Amino acid sequence: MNNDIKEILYTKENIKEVAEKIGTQLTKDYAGKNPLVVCVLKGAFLFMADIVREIKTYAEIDFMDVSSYGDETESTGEIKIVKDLDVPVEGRNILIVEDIIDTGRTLNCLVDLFNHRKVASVKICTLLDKPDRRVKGIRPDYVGFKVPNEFVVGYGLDYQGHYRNLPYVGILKPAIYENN
Ligand SMILES: O=P(O)(O)OC[C@H]1O[C@H](OP(=O)(O)OP(=O)(O)O)[C@H](O)[C@@H]1O
Ligand SMILES: Nc1nc2[nH]cnc2c(=O)[nH]1
Repeated sequence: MNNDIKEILYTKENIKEVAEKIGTQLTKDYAGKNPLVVCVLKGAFLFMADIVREIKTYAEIDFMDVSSYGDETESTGEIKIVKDLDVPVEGRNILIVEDIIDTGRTLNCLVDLFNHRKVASVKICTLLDKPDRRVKGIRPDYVGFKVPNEFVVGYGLDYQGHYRNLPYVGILKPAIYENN
C-alpha cells in the first residue's frame, strides 16, 4: 500500500500538531456555545477524533454520511444524504468537520442544508483545503493544511475505498488511477 504513494505530505505528527492548534482556537471560540460538531463520513472520521479531543469545553457530536454524485476524483454538485443527523439542529451552533474541501460543492450543499434548518451558526473545519479547485465560494473557518492540486489519500481519504487507514496524507501515484 505504501508503494502506491508518490510523496508523503503530512505525517501523523504534523496532523497532531495542527489539530492541537485548531482545538485551542475552537475551545475559545465555542466556550459557552455547546456546539454540535458534525463529522462528515467517511473521510473525516480520523480528523474528527483528533479535533473533538482538543475541544476543552462542552460540545456534542454527531455524524452525517453524504455521498456526492460523480466519479472517484470529482464531485458533481448534488449530494445524497446516506445518514442524517440524529438530533434536530434549529438554533444550534454547528461545526462541520471535513477531511478535504476540493471543488466546495459538497460543503456548499451542506451549508445550504443547515441554513435551511435554521441553525444559529455554521462553521467549517477541514484537515485539507485545495483552493485551486474551488468552483463554489466556500471558505473554511479552520484549516489544517492547504494542499496542492494533486489527488491525495490517507488519514481518512480514500481512492476506491482503499488508503483510508494510512497514518499520513500522501499524494497517490497517478499510475494507480490512470490504469483504471
Ligand atoms: O469539495 P468537493 O469537490 O465536493 O469534495 C470534497 C468531498 O469529497 C470527499 O468525500 P467523498 O464523496 O469522496 O466521500 P467519503 O468522505 O466517504 O470518501 C470529501 O470527504 C468531501 O466530502
Ligand atoms: N481521496 C480524495 N478525495 C477527494 N475528494 C476531493 N478531492 C479529493 C482528493 O484529493 N483525495
